[in-house]
Amino acid sequence: MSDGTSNCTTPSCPVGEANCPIIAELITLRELARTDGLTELFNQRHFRDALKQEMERTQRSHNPTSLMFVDLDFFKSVNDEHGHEVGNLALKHIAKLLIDNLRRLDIACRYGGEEFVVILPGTDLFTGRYVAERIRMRIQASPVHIKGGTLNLTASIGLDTYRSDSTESADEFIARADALLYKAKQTGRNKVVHGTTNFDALAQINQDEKDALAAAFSMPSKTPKPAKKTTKK
Ligand SMILES: Nc1nc2c(ncn2[C@@H]2O[C@H](COP(=O)(O)OP(=O)(O)OP(=O)(O)O)[C@@H](O)[C@H]2O)c(=O)[nH]1
Repeated sequence: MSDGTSNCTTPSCPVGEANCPIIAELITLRELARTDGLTELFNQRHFRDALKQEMERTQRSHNPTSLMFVDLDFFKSVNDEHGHEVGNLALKHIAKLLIDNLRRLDIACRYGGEEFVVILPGTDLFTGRYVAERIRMRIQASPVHIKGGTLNLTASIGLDTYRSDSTESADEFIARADALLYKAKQTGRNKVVHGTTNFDALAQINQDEKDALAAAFSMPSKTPKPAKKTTKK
C-alpha cells in the first residue's frame, strides 16, 4: 500500500540532532492527521489530497486513475443485532481485507462510517473492474469471526476512471464514482457498478493477455468449460 508521502518532505531537526524527539513527534502527528483511528487506513482528508495528486499524475503521464467506492451492505443491522463493538470489528476486518488484496501503490481510505474508498493509480476501467470484482468476492467469502459464530458481509461497489482527456475536478470525479455506488445499492447491492468507457480498446487485448490479467486477479476470464465426464469402470 502506498504511504502517500511522495509529495511530503520529511522534516529535519534544525540543530541537526540525529534522534530529535520533536521531529519524531511531528512525524507521529502528521501520521495521525491522515489516518483513521479505528481502521488505520488513510482518512478522508488524506484521500482528497492523494486523489488530486493522482489526477495530476494522470494528466502528466496519460496513465488513468481508477476510483472505487466500497460500502458495506445493511451495516446498520450488524450494529443493531450484534452491537457497536462487533460493528467495529467488522470494519477493521474489511480494512485488513482491502490491504491484503490491493497493490502496495493503491491507496485505501476510510471515507466515513461503513464506506471505504480506494484510489487505483495507473489503472484503467477494464483492470479496475477485475480489482473491484475480486474485492467484492473476497468480502463475500471472508466472514468475520465473532464470539459464538461468524458474520457474513457483502459490499456494493461503484467504480470509475479518470483519464488524461477528462476535464473534471476531483469533487466531480468523486461524485461520479459515488453515484455508481448509489446505483449498485439501488439495483440490488453486493455488486459492482462501473462507468462506461470505449471498450474498443479492449478488442485489441488478445485472449492470452486477458487470461494473464484474469489469473493475476484470480478471476475467471471466460466461461469455464464443462467438466469432462468420467466413466466409472
Ligand atoms: N460499529 C460502527 N458502526 C458505524 C461506524 N460508523 C458508522 N456506523 C454505522 O453504520 C451504519 C450505516 O447505516 P446505513 O447508512 O443505514 O447503511 P446500511 O445499513 O449499511 O444500508 P445500505 O448502505 O443501504 O446497505 C449506521 O448504523 C452507523 O451507526 C463505526 O465507526 N462503527
